[in-house]
Amino acid sequence: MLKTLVQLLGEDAGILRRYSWMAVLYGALCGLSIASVVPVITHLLNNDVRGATPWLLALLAGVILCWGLRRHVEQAGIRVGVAILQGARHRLGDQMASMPVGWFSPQNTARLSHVVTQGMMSVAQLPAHVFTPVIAGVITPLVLVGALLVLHWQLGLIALLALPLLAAVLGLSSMLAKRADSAFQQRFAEASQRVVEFAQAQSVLRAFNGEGNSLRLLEDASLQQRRSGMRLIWLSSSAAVMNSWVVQAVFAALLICAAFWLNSELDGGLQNGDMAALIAALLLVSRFVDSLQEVAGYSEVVRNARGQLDAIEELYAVEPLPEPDRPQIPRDSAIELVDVHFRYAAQEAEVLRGLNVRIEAGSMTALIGESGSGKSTLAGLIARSFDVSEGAVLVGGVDVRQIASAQLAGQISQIFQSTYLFTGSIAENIRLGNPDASDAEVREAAELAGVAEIIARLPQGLETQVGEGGTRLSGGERQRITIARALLKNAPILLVDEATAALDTESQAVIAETLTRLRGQRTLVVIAHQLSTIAQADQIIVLEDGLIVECGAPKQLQAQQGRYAHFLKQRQAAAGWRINQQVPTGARN
Ligand SMILES: Nc1ncnc2c1ncn2[C@@H]1O[C@H](COP(=O)(O)OP(=O)(O)OP(=O)(O)O)[C@@H](O)[C@H]1O
Repeated sequence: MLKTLVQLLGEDAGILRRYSWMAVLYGALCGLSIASVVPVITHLLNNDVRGATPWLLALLAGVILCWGLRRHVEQAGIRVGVAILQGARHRLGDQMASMPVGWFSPQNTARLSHVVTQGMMSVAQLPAHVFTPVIAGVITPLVLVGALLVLHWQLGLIALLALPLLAAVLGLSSMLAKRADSAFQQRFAEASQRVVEFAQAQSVLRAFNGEGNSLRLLEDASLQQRRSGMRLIWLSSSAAVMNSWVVQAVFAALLICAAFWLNSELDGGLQNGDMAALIAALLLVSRFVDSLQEVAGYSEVVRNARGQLDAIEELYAVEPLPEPDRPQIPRDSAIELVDVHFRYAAQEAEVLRGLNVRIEAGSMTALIGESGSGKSTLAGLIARSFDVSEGAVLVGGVDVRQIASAQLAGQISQIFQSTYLFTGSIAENIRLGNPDASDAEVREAAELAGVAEIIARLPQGLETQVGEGGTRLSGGERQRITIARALLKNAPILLVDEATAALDTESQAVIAETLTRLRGQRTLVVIAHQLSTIAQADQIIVLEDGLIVECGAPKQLQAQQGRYAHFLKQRQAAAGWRINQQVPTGARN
């Protein structure tokens, strides 16, 4: 827990250390103040007011000090929370910038967004509202155990043994409740996803009168969530009861021991001093049990906080891809895969299983294959979004792991199906491709990507604000801006995830024009869905279940009458389309 907080606080970690020591000191001072009641009672019951006076003064000073220190501890806790909110997002941003691009799948991004919103807020509230009473609730009883040991060693011993017992029971109940909680969180996320899907699909569902099936999925997910919620309630309440019971059991054990003590004293004739010691011991026991009860009461909150901190810890555990000690410079823009194997996680099956292929510099390669065959994964490995599990990916004859990440990023431009624009103007978004580009170069890239038509309609032209995520533009318009961005970058390798037929046809036309224009000038690797694109390629790679099942020029593959020829027939039949193997005029310029 502390390690994650220290990571979150970075150079501000000193505030947390100071706060922790103050909280420990506060707990100890509370314990000492309570313990000083013992001599006060003992002296007063023996009619020794003079002897009691210094202890009374000490008690008073202790109470005042505790009160003052508590305020400082609270303020320090709030300072830690503020430091977390001010700096941790920035530090998480640094961590994100170092994480492999391949890590940012939709699921991981959703988890990340939960951490930086809800998680961070809960964690920031911990020091002031949870840690102070918990730290004091642990330290105060330790001091009281010491006092009890001095007063009556048997009582002290029982109190001492109660501490590890209570820790074990708290740990066990927290583990049980944590399991139920993670099951509930998972069901909750699933049910939320179903609801969002249901809302998003309303137009389709109504058009096709298909609400029944979707509603059933929604109801199933809600039922699962309800069941896991019931289990969570049952286990959490049982855990709370178990914690409370064990504290009460400790109290009972201490009382029984005190009763035996009283009995033995009665047998020998009860003295005033014994009576005073017994009353003082009972007072210590009651304060000891109160503190334990307070810690037990916070166990649920601490467990929830642990969950949030675990999620943050997971983010910090993601290792950046290693940078080479002696970076090498790629010779050209050729790409080669040498016996490439890849799996997303150690326990998962391989999604690429021994790929060998060479993509010549300046050539155009189309990747085709069924959904899930591994096309995007292959493209991601070329850009080193993640590292291969076995084998090597070479760019310009150099293993991508031996190329400095900035150098490799400079070699590769990418056009994705999903587009993202940053808040700012159209020009600023295009300029991201090359921050040093002149206005004329930005305008030229905009022209080439078909952005000129968009800006002609907008009164502020290139300076028009796109809105957060580009929400003021249509999907096709956003895509063209990202194409302009990629063109402005002017990298020797261009990876393109071509739009499927269902997506914006105008953007597809711009991508097709871009490919035609760049053909022969850049190394083009296209996850191709359009027959016209595939026909332009110098080389086609057919992927099936993580294997290259065919590779060669379009004509050569067509003649083989294999997978590609079959794929062509299917697509032509579906589209009523005849493929023209002639390269379009102007394609090679
Ligand atoms: N982040 C990920 N974590 C785990 N498995 C993944 C991840 N991304 C993809 N996969 C799996 O890897 C396999 C190959 O996926 P990939 O996206 O490369 O295929 P694809 O051919 O590009 O599919 P599509 O055409 O649908 O985009 C699939 O089985 C997919 O489920």
